[in-house]
Amino acid sequence: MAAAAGGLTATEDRTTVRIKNLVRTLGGRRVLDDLQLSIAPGEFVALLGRSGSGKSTLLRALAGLDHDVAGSGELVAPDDVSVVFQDARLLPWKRLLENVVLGLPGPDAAQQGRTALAEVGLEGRERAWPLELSGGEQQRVSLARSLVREPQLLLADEPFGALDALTRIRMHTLLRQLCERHRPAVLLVTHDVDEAIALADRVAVLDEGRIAVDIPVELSAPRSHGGPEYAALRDRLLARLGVEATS
Ligand SMILES: Nc1ncnc2c1ncn2[C@@H]1O[C@H](COP(=O)(O)OP(=O)(O)OP(=O)(O)O)[C@@H](O)[C@H]1O
Repeated sequence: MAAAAGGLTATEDRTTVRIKNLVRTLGGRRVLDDLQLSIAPGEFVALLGRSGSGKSTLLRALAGLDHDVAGSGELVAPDDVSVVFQDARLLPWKRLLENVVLGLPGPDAAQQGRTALAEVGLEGRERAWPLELSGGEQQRVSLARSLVREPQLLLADEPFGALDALTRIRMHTLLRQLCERHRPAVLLVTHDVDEAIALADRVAVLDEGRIAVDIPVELSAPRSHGGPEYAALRDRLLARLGVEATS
């Protein structure tokens, strides 16, 4: 693990992510204000928050992409982090397998890439070009590219936000399976309360620069929309997001 920000020394413990008292000021506003958050190895945390509440700012800091975040509090995150964005960001001039293994060291990289593509349901498509794929298939490649690196931490910034509802449900199932197999710690940013509840072990809401609520999801699988416990959790999260529940 590496201390990515702040002057405090990281102590070895069982957390993959540990953030204490993190402050990030942007445009004269404290976007992250004394933020605390921990994620255990293999734990899946979903992060909700209104537009502009600082979710992407937090992800950038965790990904090591924000070089100005240093100097406040403590931010401990692993060096091996993979990030999945809303758009798959594949290189259109490289075939799928090349996209997946780009920069991956070792003589077994190609085989690992083929296995990863098979895991996301794209066996036999190794030599296809990204532009031959649907949006959902491109996101599958993006997941394969992330997980073939066996990261300790997977950051996902609205990865399914651009997909249609049915594809999104399929991607939920796939992501859950992949995470159960590879066991990275996950921080998933989403605007979709149902997606958060469907996937996460804990759902946190970012508000006023802090984690306003952090709730374990203790519903048994499959987490159907019908049950009273589901509805209660959904209403609680929506209320914290300032949305009145309609059902
Ligand atoms: N480089 C910057 N300079 C000034 N302000 C910025 C900068 N980057 C982000 N902000 C502001 O910081 C706040 C948080 O932005 P951020 O993108 O983290 O929010 P978000 O919760 O991810 O929003 P959304 O859900 O709409 O994607 C916003 O008010 C944004 O305008």
